[in-house]
Amino acid sequence: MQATQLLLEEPIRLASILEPSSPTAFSALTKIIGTLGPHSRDVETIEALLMAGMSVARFDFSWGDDAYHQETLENLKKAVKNTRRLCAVMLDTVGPELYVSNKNEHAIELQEGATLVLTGDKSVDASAEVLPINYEGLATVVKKGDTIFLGQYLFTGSETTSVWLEVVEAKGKDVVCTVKNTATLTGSLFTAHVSQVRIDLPTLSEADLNVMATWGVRNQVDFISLSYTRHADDVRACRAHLDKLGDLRQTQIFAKIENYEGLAHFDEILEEADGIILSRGNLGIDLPPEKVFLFQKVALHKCNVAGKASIVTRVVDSMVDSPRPTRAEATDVANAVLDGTDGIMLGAETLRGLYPVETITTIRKISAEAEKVFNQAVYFKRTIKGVKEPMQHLESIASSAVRAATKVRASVIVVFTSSGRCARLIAKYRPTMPVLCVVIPRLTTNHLRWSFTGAFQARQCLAIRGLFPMLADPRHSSDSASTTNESILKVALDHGKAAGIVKAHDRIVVCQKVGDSSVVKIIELD
Ligand SMILES: Nc1ncnc2c1ncn2[C@@H]1O[C@H](COP(=O)(O)OP(=O)(O)O)[C@@H](O)[C@H]1O
Ligand SMILES: C=C(OP(=O)(O)O)C(=O)O
Ligand SMILES: [K+]
Ligand SMILES: [Mg+2]
Repeated sequence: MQATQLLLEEPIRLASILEPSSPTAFSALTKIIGTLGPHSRDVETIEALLMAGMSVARFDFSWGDDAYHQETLENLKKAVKNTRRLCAVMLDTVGPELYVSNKNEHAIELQEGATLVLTGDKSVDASAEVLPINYEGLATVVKKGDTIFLGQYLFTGSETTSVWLEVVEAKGKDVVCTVKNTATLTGSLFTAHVSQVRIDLPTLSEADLNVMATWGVRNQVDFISLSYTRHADDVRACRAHLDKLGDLRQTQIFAKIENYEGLAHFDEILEEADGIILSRGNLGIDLPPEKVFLFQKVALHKCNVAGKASIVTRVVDSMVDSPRPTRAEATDVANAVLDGTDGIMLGAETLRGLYPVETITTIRKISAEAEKVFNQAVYFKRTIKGVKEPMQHLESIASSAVRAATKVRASVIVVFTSSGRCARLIAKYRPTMPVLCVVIPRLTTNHLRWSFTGAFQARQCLAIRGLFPMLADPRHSSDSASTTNESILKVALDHGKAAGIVKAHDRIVVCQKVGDSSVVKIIELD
């Protein structure tokens, strides 16, 4: 990795720090992914989340059943309709997750120094002496001295409801541990994490395969968040499954890197996946704390070079019960943006936190400020340098569009696309202005019926920094005749005007095909 500073080099006037930022919907290019749950599932709250800037909703199947998530999704659809803000849907799998269920939901008090048994016998009731875990094989994979972390589902780290255990011995189906800190476990579900130990469970469980085939197909999910991706084969297996599920062959896979094993195979995983989720909650337990920042910087750099989406998780844990983040958290969000992330994902903060809407607003405002001082010139040079020559024609066109837009100070870039490929290539160069992606539907057939592509491709732009999609009328379907292009461009610009990002006399850079050639043109509005 080159030692380049992605913060503007020119002196930033300290007084400018106090200037207020403009509050448009496009005020942040960085995308915000919110997990929906008990505190964020009624129509009104979801509307507020969308207005605040959430563009992808995540449904975590580690918790809740089909009907519960369906009800939330129906509310999301109503909110999208009412607010006219687009939102993509992400299905998050359970994967080889270890958990303890506490059916009676009574609080479990654990004392430092006490002995606690984790048992593979699921019929046992949870108590301060023994906890049933969903993995019979645990005793065969751990050894004396290993660390196990146990906490509330989506633990935030600022709670006193999680515990560290040290393995003393494994006996039959039991793992005998010493409690390392006094804690009270509350709730019905505790997630367990065994540091740097391979869990011999499939990355896609039977339940996951089933949820994709039912809930996933029914709702045409845009993204799979593939929990605990450990090998490129995990992504390939997920792809093969989706390819069999009709329209879900268009669904993108974001591999979630949440343990040491996934980190060790990062390069191969990145090659197969459409995007990467840096699952810092779990990875932050697997890695020593002093290494977490380094993983973030290296992984984001690799995603940027590959032109693939990246998402950073677990940024403002303290906002679960506080309306303001800590200064460390606020700085962390800005640094993720300066490190080049596409999006920020919220978990407990939106799912069960007291301030879901304030959380999204806070992330949007911090991201927008960081984007203002993001050193795009250095980033652009570094990115161009990283591409082997001869460059693919389309990438050359896309990077030229970004350069032209910077040089003429364009207010937006408009890109015509069907597959989304050209839009993603433009985003790769991280333009400082919004990119309006005009997604042109294309007619396809699976030999049984004809249908239009476009809806998936448009919504998938909602996870990529800087991209703002709109779906063109299918009557214009993939005909790049100049009259059609002109009328679509007019619709796009009207959309930009209505959103307040395009004004009279603005310069606009347009990337489209004219006849058989891709062209970049600069237009000046009257
Ligand atoms: N319907 C269209 N009309 C005009 N230009 C288009 C259209 N679809 C794609 N383009 C342009 O074609 C080039 C290839 O874009 P890409 O996103 O890869 O499209 P495709 O969907 O064909 O893969 C880009 O310059 C893009 O702007
Ligand atoms: C997002 C994370 O995990 P989960 O999907 O369990 O919330 C994480 O570990 O950062
Ligand atoms: K999950
Ligand atoms: Mg999880």
